[in-house]
Amino acid sequence: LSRMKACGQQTRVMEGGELPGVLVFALEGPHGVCEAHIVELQKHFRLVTMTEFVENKTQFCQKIQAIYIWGGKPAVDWELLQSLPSLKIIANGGVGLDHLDLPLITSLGVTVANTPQAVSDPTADLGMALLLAAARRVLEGCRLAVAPAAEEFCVNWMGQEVTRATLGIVGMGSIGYKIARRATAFEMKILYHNRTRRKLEEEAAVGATYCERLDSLLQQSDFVMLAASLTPQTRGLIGRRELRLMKPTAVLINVSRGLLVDQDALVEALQTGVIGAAALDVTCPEPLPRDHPLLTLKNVTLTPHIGSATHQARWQMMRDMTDSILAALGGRPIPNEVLLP
Ligand SMILES: O=CC(=O)O
Repeated sequence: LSRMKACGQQTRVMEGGELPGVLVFALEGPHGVCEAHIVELQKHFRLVTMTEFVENKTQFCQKIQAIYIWGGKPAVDWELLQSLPSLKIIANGGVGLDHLDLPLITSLGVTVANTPQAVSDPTADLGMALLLAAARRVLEGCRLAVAPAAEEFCVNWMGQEVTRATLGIVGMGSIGYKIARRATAFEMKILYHNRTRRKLEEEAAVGATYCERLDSLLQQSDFVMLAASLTPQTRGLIGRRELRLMKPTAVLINVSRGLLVDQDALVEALQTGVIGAAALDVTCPEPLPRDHPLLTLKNVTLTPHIGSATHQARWQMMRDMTDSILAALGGRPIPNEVLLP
């Protein structure tokens, strides 16, 4: 925002007199947004929370020009879209867009923007954290350390070595590629599967080998990292058959979306030793019901969808969303506009 003020963009947007109305889900959502963000946003917009909107639809619906959404909730559905005739842009906090009906939204002349740069580093960091935690059984070790049960400290309590192991990355977009860069520091052998092969120089920079066949990646990898977006093609990508192709010691890590995996098949594979362990930042649903088997299995490491949950990333996400909205309402090119393929 200071950048924008420096180039006078704020003034341009505010010139029209009344501030544009922006419908804000995020401020009420579970992910929360800090006070400083609200203050910054209010310099540019009349913020209307979802609760205010629902209570005073007639007052606001003609005026709302932009929507902030966060965590994919609540749904931007037909009912909401058709109640907002002045809507110009939907700014989505995060990179995944599986919760938005892009063809419908764009057919209404509404632009969608997301925040890919802000989330890719922290999500890649988390992917490595989960990989390391599962490999070295950090959660179990932590439980032992705080409540030492001497008999469990036996010589057989061992994890797996990460250094020089084979990492298979499924989905080599910006997050997958950043994971590969981190993995080079562990001297890992890197395989990847992607819709399209990356440029040869990009492969060479991280020493990654392209696997055109997912099966081949699954068979060779000690760690399988899911970093692909959720699309009709990737939904259920890892099912019973794919799990059976993996090594019995393999670890499945998911930082993408729970629906990439057939979760019942995963539970069965973890219970019966078809694979060694799983480390999941995403599940289906989120959170899991309290009696779900994934919550009790020792070989499962779970985090609650926190890929972008760093102070730095959250600041950047809000800033990117604000930049996109200001650009859209000011008639300028939108920095993170999502284009239909
Ligand atoms: O889930 C997080 C994101 O889509 O960035």
